[in-house]
Amino acid sequence: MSIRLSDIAKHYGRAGRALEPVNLEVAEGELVGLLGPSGSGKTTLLRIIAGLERPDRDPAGRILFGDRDVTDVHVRDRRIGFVFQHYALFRHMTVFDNVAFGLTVLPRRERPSSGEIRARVYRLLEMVQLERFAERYPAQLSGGQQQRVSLARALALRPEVLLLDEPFGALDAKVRQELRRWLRQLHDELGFTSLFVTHDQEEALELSDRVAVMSHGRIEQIDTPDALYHAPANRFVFEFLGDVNHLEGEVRDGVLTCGAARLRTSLPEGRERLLLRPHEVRLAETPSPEAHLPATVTAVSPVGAEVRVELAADWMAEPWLATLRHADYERLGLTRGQRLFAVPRRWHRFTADGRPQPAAPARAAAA
Ligand SMILES: Nc1ncnc2c1ncn2[C@@H]1O[C@H](COP(=O)(O)OP(=O)(O)OP(=O)(O)O)[C@@H](O)[C@H]1O
Repeated sequence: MSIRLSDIAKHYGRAGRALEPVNLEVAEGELVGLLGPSGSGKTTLLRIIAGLERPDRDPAGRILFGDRDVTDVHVRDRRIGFVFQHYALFRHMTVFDNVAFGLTVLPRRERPSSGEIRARVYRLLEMVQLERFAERYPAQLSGGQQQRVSLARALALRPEVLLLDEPFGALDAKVRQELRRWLRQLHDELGFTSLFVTHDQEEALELSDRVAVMSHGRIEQIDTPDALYHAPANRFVFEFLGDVNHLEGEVRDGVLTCGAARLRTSLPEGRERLLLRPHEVRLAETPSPEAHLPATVTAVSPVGAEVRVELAADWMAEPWLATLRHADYERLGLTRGQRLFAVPRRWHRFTADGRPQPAAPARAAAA
């Protein structure tokens, strides 16, 4: 079931606009993440799609599920599955009864036979590998297991649309990772359309076919994770996804100066703000002819595929982060307190109103 929103906006009384008029299309079978800082309107958008919240009447926005206009359809008739962080299970019911609940309260003519309900519930519990726990109560399960029950319960009515609001928010990192895999697997196997809210970049990028990046009630960009990272629509998206280092200064006679930092450049004269990803910063014991960016190592984290190095200097408004290969880290013998030089491999620029300008390799594109 596809989802199509046109001109969906939301005011909360005089508190201002929670959602600017939003247009969004989610294809049938797609898994889309809504990602953005706190207060950007993610939950509001999800609740409007669910039918838990009404959109503004002006503009008169519409919500379509496939060809069906559900704008004025009650939440219970939208045939949606929900998983919310705080959408607790019924504590006095067993796991089995929790998952079966939605089926047992269907009107008689729609309700499957008790044998059928049993088969369906066990099939779902098998999918989330909890069939052994069918007779337990929620309090006897871990947080991650409880969320798997929530997932099974949401899927019991075979919804064509599944909406999830920070579904794994309250769980620790390892369990979150595991549940992401569950969700992706169930999504692919059962072929429903999913929309989920998260403020966790990694979760959104890893799980989603496409991610909608939101800020101030607007969708800044909706794209594949790869496109968002490599072709951000504006400065907000660039800065929101991944770490960014800033070099801001005055360009004169082909040199950008910022305190003790100097970078040769062919940029036009005037104020410039360059943005660099951590992997675009090389570290060296001596400055290059093109770049003189002295810095001190303040922290080193060698855990993972790359080594993360934090740098400080008077000319930096905020500490820089550089990522190095382990071989380079060992060659430089990096330790905290060490003084060295940052050498940009390339950098990015945006116009005053935030549009991207072509990324440029630094003049001394040293390896
Ligand atoms: N019931 C409400 N009454 C008044 N203002 C509200 C209400 N619900 C949300 N808002 C406001 O609407 C804006 C968007 O809120 P929303 O909860 O959609 O953001 P969010 O992106 O989901 O944030 P978070 O990640 O913190 O949950 C915020 O400024 C919020 O304060």
